[in-house]
Amino acid sequence: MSLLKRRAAYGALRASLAEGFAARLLGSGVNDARAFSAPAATYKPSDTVDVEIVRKKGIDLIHDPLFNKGTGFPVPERERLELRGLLPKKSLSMQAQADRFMEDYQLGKTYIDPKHVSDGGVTPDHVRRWKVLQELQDRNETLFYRLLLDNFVDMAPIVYTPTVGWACLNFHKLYRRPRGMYFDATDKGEMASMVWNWPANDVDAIVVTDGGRILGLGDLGLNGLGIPIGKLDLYVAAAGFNPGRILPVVLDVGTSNRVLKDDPLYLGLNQDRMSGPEYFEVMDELVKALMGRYPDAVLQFEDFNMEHATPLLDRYRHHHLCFNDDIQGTAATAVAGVYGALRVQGKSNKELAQQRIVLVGAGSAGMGVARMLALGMVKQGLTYEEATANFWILDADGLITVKREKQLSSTVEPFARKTQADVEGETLAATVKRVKPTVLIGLAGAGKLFTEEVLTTMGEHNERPIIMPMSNPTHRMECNAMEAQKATGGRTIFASGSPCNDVEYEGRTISSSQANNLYIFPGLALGAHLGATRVITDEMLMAAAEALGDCIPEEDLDKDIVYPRLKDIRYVSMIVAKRVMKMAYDMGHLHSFAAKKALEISDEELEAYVQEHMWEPVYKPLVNLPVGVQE
Ligand SMILES: NC(=O)C1=CN([C@@H]2O[C@H](COP(=O)(O)OP(=O)(O)OC[C@H]3O[C@@H](n4cnc5c(N)ncnc54)[C@H](OP(=O)(O)O)[C@@H]3O)[C@@H](O)[C@H]2O)C=CC1
Ligand SMILES: CC(=O)C(=O)O
Ligand SMILES: [Mg+2]
Repeated sequence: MSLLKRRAAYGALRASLAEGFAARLLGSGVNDARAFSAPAATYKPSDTVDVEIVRKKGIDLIHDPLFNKGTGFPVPERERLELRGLLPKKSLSMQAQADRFMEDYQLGKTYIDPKHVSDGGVTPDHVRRWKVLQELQDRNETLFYRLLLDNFVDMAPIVYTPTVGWACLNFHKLYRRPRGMYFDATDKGEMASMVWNWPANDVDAIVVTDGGRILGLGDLGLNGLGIPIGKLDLYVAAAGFNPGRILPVVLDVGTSNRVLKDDPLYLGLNQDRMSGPEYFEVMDELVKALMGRYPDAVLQFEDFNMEHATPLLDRYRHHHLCFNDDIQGTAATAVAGVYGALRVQGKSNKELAQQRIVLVGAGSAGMGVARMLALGMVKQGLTYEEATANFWILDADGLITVKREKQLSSTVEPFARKTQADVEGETLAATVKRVKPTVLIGLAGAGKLFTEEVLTTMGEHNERPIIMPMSNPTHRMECNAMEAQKATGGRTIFASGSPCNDVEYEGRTISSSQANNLYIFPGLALGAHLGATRVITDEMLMAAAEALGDCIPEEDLDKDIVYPRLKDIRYVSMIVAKRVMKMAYDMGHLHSFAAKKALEISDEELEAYVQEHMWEPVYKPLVNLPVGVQE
């Protein structure tokens, strides 16, 4: 036996004896009293295996290229080396890892669907940029965030929608280095201990998904983790959260996605998606584990399917500082956009109450938006019932009325049409013709629902139609900017979920805005975190929406722009955070003493307080040197 192997064997023996001793001291019951008095194990060279001695554990081990095995760590090593939760559960053989790598090496595959490229979706160049940015993030987060912040307009579509949608679809093929935490249904009973494998002692923001409905791409199971990662990139860049204090999380409860389940490289559980009481038990355990270790963190729920999104929000919102971005962040975003569009038309917020709104997609996002717009109308003087009468909501079965045979959810029910209910199931084109809406919103994730006929009708009945195809990513949007402008003679006030370029139409440039919750969730979470608000109320969301609308400069309104410029995202997030804190204060929810003090001094003081707490991507001294030497 070589000297090296002998040393390794001896090291392993010593380690296992030490472990046994530690276990006895801790009273774990692993070793009983006899083990104490038993003679030490005899050293038998023939029994030894070729063990590498590694002193690192957890994330330090994963980040050490000499010892890291990525998805190749076997289960016992994961247990002993504190890796649980830091990697997807499935162990891959070295051969499988090599095959995955060779596919990239030899073929340089981009896994792009050419159909989507032609419609302004993800291109090979997006993919190249995504990979380059990913590598930088793994090497140097400060520089990564410096660049993301300084080039937000250019890079947000790479780390976020639409490219993040592509990254999620292909997460299992692209998987290189873990980021965030991985829990699954088989971890039941162990989540509270697993969460301690996360290296940070303090976490300010957690984004969790179960991959149930990722953008408009459906159930992507464990692959959905790409979304919490992308959202938290924006927490840092857009709102100045500290990148060392954020935590992306996926809870894998299986998937209904057959393509993924059949793919040998898929890293998630190969079982059908869980539902019912069993699902809530697992989710409860995860939430308790996360909030148990990080009780002050803001918890954002992201991209849950319709069956779970609202029930989960209702279940936790009164106990933890949490919100559902798709329901609440999107709602505040849409309200701000409609207010912005009214201002473009020279109207005040008051006129919200006069709008006729057709909304396609009666899911989490759609119903969150409808409810918040209705609450906005209530603020302008209507009763809630009067407000709901201004909406026509459609799902895959057409217009929803009280005559719908299927049981309606509690979020949809108040919006089911009561008058003219004989048109139950009416098509979008027919509803738009009949109702002559002033505002058309799409949140169905089903692609081109705003056909030429629908758009032309919007143009016929409105001097300035407000058209918001808010679904993501690009190829799931209800229409693009050019289609809307062409069909309406360039008169549309346009805002889409994923970015659309401005349109050149009949010799003039027509602006496109982006109606995406990225304008709300970073600032909302920042305000809630800095103010230690403990809850996020409807009033705080409405304050966020109004703050967002107020950030649009007058000269941009003149150019039909209905959201602030993305280059100003840090300023926007600061203003949103400030207004959220002020509303929390008014409602008795501002529990941070320092924030309260700043707020009571002046608006400027509160602004300064928020700004001071926003992390800046600059190199900070890591050793104490005399002043001037660092430079
Ligand atoms: N811009 C933004 O900031 C945001 C955009 N979104 C986008 O909104 C979309 C929906 O998200 P979410 O509400 O969470 O999803 P859900 O799955 O909860 O809801 C989808 C809804 O769309 C309906 N729908 C599906 N196909 C059609 C169709 N062909 N015609 C009419 N309605 C249809 C569904 O009806 P049925 O139940 O009958 O199938 C359901 O009511 C996604 O694309 C997502 O990316 C979400 C959040 C934020
Ligand atoms: C933007 C977003 O949250 C979504 O499309 O789901
Ligand atoms: Mg979402």
